[in-house]
Amino acid sequence: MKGRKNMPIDFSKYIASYPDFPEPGILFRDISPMLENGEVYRAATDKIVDFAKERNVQMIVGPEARGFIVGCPVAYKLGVGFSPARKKNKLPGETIEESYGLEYGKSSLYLRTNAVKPGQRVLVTDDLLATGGTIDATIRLVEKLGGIVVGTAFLIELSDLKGREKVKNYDFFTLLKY
Ligand SMILES: O=P(O)(O)OC[C@H]1O[C@H](OP(=O)(O)OP(=O)(O)O)[C@H](O)[C@@H]1O
Ligand SMILES: Nc1ncnc2[nH]cnc12
Repeated sequence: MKGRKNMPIDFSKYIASYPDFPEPGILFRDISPMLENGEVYRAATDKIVDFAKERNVQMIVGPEARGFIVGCPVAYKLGVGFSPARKKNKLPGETIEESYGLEYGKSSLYLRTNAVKPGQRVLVTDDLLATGGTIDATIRLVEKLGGIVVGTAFLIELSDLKGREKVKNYDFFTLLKY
């Protein structure tokens, strides 16, 4: 996808970096500047749409909160559903749970038991891959329901944290690598 004047977009210019946020020792990579620029947000989304089209994606699942920002516009463009994997006490009705460790902290994710049908081809999206705990939990939720994870897609991969190990058995897309 080309930007204004047909120049390729340098997506890295739209990621802000904040040392020691939310706690000392973490270099926080913030996608907000990318989201705040309509042309860049759309171009980034279109890259994931292309990845998804090649894999005949039928459903998208993304973890709270930033996985929604990445997955929903892709679902809209493809005309497929999106189901949110949410944190504790957010989803009513019958749900399944998976817990996971984070670069900072520990948490659980929940998915509606009707979110994914057995055999459905699912794309899992998030803004950023760090240790891989979040995406691993999301994949486990989808697979528990019988979904087939045909791809994982991110805007950012933090390679030092080795999250790729957790998704090595799945097709992978990332827009940027740090
Ligand atoms: O690969 P991991 O080590 O699991 O880390 C990546 C996850 O951490 C962040 O979410 P966070 O849990 O901070 O929640 P938020 O999106 O609600 O801010 C980020 O948006 C990813 O979901
Ligand atoms: N370094 C980081 N920057 C932004 N989001 C994150 N989620 C986990 N680690 C992160």
